[in-house]
Amino acid sequence: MVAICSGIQSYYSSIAAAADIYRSVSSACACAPTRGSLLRRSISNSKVMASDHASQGLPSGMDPSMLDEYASQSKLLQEFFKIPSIGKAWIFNSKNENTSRAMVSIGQSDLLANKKRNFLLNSHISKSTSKSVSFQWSPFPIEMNGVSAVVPSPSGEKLLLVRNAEDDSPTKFEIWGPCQLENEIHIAQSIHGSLYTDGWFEGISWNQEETFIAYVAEEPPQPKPEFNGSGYRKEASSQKDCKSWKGQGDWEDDWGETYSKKRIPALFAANISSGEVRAVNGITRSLSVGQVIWAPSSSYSLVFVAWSDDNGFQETPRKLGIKYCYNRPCALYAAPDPFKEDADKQSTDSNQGDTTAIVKLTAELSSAFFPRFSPDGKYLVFISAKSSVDSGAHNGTNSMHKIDWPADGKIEGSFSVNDVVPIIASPQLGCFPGIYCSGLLRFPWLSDGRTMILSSYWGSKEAILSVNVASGEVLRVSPQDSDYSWNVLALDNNNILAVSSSLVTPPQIYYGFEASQIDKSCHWDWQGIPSPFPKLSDKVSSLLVNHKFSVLKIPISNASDKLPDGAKLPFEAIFVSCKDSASSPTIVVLHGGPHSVYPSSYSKSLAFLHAQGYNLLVVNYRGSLGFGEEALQSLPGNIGSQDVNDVLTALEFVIKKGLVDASRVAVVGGSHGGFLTTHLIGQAPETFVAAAARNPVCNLSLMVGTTDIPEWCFLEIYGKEGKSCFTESPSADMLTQFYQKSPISHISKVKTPTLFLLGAKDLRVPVSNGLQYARTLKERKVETKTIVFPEDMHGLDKPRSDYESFLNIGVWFKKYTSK
Ligand SMILES: CC(=O)N[C@@H](C)C(=O)N[C@@H](C)C(=O)O
Repeated sequence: MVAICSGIQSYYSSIAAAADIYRSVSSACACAPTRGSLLRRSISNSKVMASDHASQGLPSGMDPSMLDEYASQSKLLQEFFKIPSIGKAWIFNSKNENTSRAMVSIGQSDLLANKKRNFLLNSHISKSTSKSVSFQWSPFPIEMNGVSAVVPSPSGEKLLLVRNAEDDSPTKFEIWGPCQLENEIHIAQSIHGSLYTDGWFEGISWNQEETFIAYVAEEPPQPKPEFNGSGYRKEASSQKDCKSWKGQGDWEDDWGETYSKKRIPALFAANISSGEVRAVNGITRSLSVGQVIWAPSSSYSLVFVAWSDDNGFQETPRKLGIKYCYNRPCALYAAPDPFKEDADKQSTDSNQGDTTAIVKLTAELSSAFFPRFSPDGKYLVFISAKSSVDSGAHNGTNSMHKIDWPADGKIEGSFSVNDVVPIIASPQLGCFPGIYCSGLLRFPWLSDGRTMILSSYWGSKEAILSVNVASGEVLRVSPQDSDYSWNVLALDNNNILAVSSSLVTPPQIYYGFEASQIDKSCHWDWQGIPSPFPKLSDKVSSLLVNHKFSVLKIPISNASDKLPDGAKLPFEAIFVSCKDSASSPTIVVLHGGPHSVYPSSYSKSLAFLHAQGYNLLVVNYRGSLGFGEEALQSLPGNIGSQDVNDVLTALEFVIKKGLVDASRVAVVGGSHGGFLTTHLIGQAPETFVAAAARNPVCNLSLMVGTTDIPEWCFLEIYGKEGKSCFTESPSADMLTQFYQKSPISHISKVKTPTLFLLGAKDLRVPVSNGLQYARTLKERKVETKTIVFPEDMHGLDKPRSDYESFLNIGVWFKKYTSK
């Protein structure tokens, strides 16, 4: 034992010695060896310690010098993982207008089960005439164990619980009444597989009469070639026959990241009382469907979104990744309800391959999704990402449109589409920046039947908007003077149930009473609702209490005249500062996409890092959502330069204001945020003392041949031309350009200790990208630590992986930002 200890001693002493030398030298002259190189020399000895790790039973790679830090941080992080998150909510009116009932879905990470557990919490709402409201929460939540989807009926008198099977057993529908199970439907896998609950293809919708449910589920398993002792069996059998086996058959494209194990999304309807299930006919397998709703009485009672297989840049018949990708062409279609008599007659036609059964409603638009009928059925309103499809950028500024729905329900083909809210190119400062919508309520309408309430990004914040689909007027409903983010949860007639939070302040539920103003415009008085959740532990509260939080406007440094006005507007950075920020270490946090945004809403992982005593500088560089289309489109073709400079400009902004200690800055980012992180430690090697990257894009010439979105490399490197020059096999010149614009082209200058967090099942930025970069750093004796999560995909969002990722980020940054 002693020997080992002395080894440890000498190890620590060499560290300490090195550090003392460092401290003394660095202050002397600039040419002194950097802190890193001194430490590296000493730490590289750590390899010899590996055997000691094992002998001390320490996990491989565990740095003994940070053991206590690891232990204390792991304990604190558990506190943050216990804080539940608010999911969806529904409000059911009751006969007495002063009362209503609410149902809220709650999520909580379960590290032991490595899954997110979902609960339902109910509340009775009583509203007094004096515009005050009280919520009587039910004493305990009900766990939705094994429940994949919760879908109340429009009247709130029925509740559908969907139980997807994890094996070959049937999918189950439970239809609950107010106090008993009214019906249970078991659907065999030969009819269809699991219902989609991914928030994109997902669609489960009651008809108005609450007698049928239309939904999107995996198509039934497709026939595979079957063989037995005498070879190929011409007539395949559904019966299990122990003497035969199934082959693979032809390989088929899939929708990439997170969808590789899913079968094609198809449309079905179920009769609630008989339990009969029918497929909606006339939809070929080249169309993947989603987001189905019921149309007001018409021969075509189902409206849904569909994406065709040939959605490549050249409309080549090839599925590309669709997760986080709004640039996939899609349209609204209508189809007859398969239970309607005449539908049967028609379907026989369709079996002869005639697809007249379904009608494309939005042929003139390249993108249409989130369809919603106005309460009187006169309008079919929907969101479009045509800016994204037409430009090729994977996300962009949305627009809103409407179709006048024929009163007689007669559908004779595509409709003329009217604009409701256009794409905003360059917003006036502080004015409406356009719609950036990631979802709509099932019933988003105020009682005037013309005003829709939705959540959308407004700069670095999420805001609640009202959109009058008749006039196109857009108003910000959530408080204007707040940098907090606001999200609509549900509507209670014209009152709004919402949730508000900041990056490090957990969500708080609010109830907004509609109050008409003199100028007839609506505004809402917001009342905080006592949270049903347990208070933050004193320890967590004490660590978060002194924070300051503001959204900084960062002016563009020496903007080129060629830039459109919208791209010259200041971009934003969210700054969360500790009590004495100038003497605290700072973490620069970078979102991916790049056409995404890091909003000011609560993030348990960033709250954990801030609680560790770090300032946070979350940079929403140009290209982010929420700032108008011109700013967004200024990035494609300039990645690795404009975005990198925006981050350095934001950091310089807070350094010049004396808000941060420039010698203790770390940087973290995932995917394109990892692209920026590894570019920054290469292009600005003196600026960052530590870095962490989640599935980073480090080498586009490697990514283009391995990712499910190869066109992303073309679009972000070449800009709009990327759409026309995309090819499955880029030329050597193209690969060279991809390499030169990649972080790996600057790797020779990197000396920042870097932590890599990689998902082995990542189809978006396959693990080879980050591993190549990490191995090269190791080869160059730069301090690295790499954790590969074998079961994780691009998002690393399994609870244990998320936990271990941020625990290691916390310890890694503590090690290298400590004075
Ligand atoms: C469109 C897309 O997935 N781009 C990746 C390179 C990326 O950065 N993805 C984001 C959403 C991420 O954070 O993973």
